[in-house]
Amino acid sequence: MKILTAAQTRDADAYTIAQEPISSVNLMERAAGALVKWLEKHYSPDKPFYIFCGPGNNGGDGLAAARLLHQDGYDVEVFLVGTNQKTSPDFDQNLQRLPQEITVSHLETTVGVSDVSPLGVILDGLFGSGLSRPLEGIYAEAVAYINRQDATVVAIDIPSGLFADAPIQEGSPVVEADMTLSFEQPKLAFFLPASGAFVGEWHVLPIGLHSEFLEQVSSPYHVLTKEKAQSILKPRAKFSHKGSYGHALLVGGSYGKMGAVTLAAHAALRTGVGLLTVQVPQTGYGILQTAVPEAMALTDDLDRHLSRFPEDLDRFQCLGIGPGLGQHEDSRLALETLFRGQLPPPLVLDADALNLLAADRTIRQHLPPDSILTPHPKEFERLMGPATHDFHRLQLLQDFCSEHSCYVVLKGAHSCIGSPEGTLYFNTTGNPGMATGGTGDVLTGILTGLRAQGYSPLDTCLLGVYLHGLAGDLAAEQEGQASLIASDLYTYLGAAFKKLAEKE
Ligand SMILES: NC(=O)C1=CN([C@@H]2O[C@H](COP(=O)(O)OP(=O)(O)OC[C@H]3O[C@@H](n4cnc5c(N)ncnc54)[C@H](OP(=O)(O)O)[C@@H]3O)[C@@H](O)[C@H]2O)[C@H](O)CC1
Ligand SMILES: [K+]
Repeated sequence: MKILTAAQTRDADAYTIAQEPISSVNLMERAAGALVKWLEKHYSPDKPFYIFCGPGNNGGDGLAAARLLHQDGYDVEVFLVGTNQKTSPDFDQNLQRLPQEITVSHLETTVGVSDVSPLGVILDGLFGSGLSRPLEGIYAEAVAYINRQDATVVAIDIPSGLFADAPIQEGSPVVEADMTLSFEQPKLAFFLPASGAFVGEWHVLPIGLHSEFLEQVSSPYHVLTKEKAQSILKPRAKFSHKGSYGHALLVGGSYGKMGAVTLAAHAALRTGVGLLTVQVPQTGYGILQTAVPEAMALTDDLDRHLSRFPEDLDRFQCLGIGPGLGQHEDSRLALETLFRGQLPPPLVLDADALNLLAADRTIRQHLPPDSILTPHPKEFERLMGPATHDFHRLQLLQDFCSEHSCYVVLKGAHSCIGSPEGTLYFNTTGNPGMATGGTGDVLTGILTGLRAQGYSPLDTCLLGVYLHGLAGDLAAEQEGQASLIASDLYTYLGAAFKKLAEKE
């Protein structure tokens, strides 16, 4: 699913109005209808609604929703905020249509306004995608008032004060929503940490914007949906054998960090790879053979850290490097030799492999094309420099992928996959329980296992990241988020594959 900018959303509106054709106010009615249908499904008529309306079409949506909820027997109260400002024509029409029985207050200040019922629902219709500057005056006051209330806060389209596709200044007033109901497409701001924190849960409401426009419009930003991940998944063939599913090599582990490569090995095996070899320093031999009997082990000449790669790399279809590797100079030299030599098999680079890359700009110039890198935000910063805000970080990600012709998985609440063409995909699976040591090592194993089976680098990232998050969601359902540990992820990977394959 594409993510549109605020300007593209306006164009989608205009195109729909002209081509369907439908009047602007009827399009608003359709949007409000979708909103109310969702609200009535989730909140019973004994919940009072407090609807805060700004001067634009977001406020118009709020007014139309007030009328529809009232018609269906809900108790509704409307607050018109900052009434001196020029209002939009569709706002005006919906204000005229508002039944007289609905209480309407004009708010020029929130001083002296009593609190709403904590059992009620506040609808935030102050501003939507038309926000042009940070909120001040009565709008900032209204936001502070809403944020003080114990009632459930549902934002219409986007929490007021957030820009759909631009950063907000730290400390500027923004509604803290429990739920955001976004029309037709989610906004880019939902996926980024600083702005996404205001959004709460979010849900997309289709409002019938013209499909021709949505198909043709080009956007670098995409949501990684279940349908997309499902379309990538290849079934296993009846007459296949272990040779059909690739041979992966994982290289990692050092004294005190054998767990990382062991987690990655389990995960690679659970993706269905045909064969797995793991190269570890000598200290890791017994650990690996005991913890992961399905894997073959190779050892380095050294006891505590790695200093070389196997010579016959051609027999592997993917090489995953990094979990538990450490940053010893010998390991850095080995990585440099690998990059400067003959083109190695497809690479997945994580953890200390990324730190070694970050520390040495010359090796980075030899990064083989189509490599997959999986930094967390700190590793990302070491590699690509500090970002001034979340949107800048996306730009750095696009620049890095295009400069090095590689794929980067920037890990986070919505992990973001960047491709050399500049396309970005935001993942929708996963939960905060996965913020615990070792989950990144599991991802490296998953990606290495999938890439070895012949998935393209982009498909490997999309399918792997989606499955990793889904395994986390299934694990959290059973174990709870707080108790989730990295090994749960590969334990639930089979269930994740099954769930992904299910047709709804
Ligand atoms: N396709 C859809 O998704 C549909 C969406 N709908 C809803 O429409 C809004 C967008 O409506 P729009 O009128 O463009 O924008 P807003 O409601 O956000 O408000 C714009 C007005 O507010 C003024 N403004 C902007 N920023 C501020 C500010 N910081 N302080 C005060 N006033 C502000 C702006 O004035 P300018 O000075 O910037 O010119 C406008 O007057 C969308 O989010 C949906 O909720 C439709 O209902 C159906 C289709
Ligand atoms: K809003």
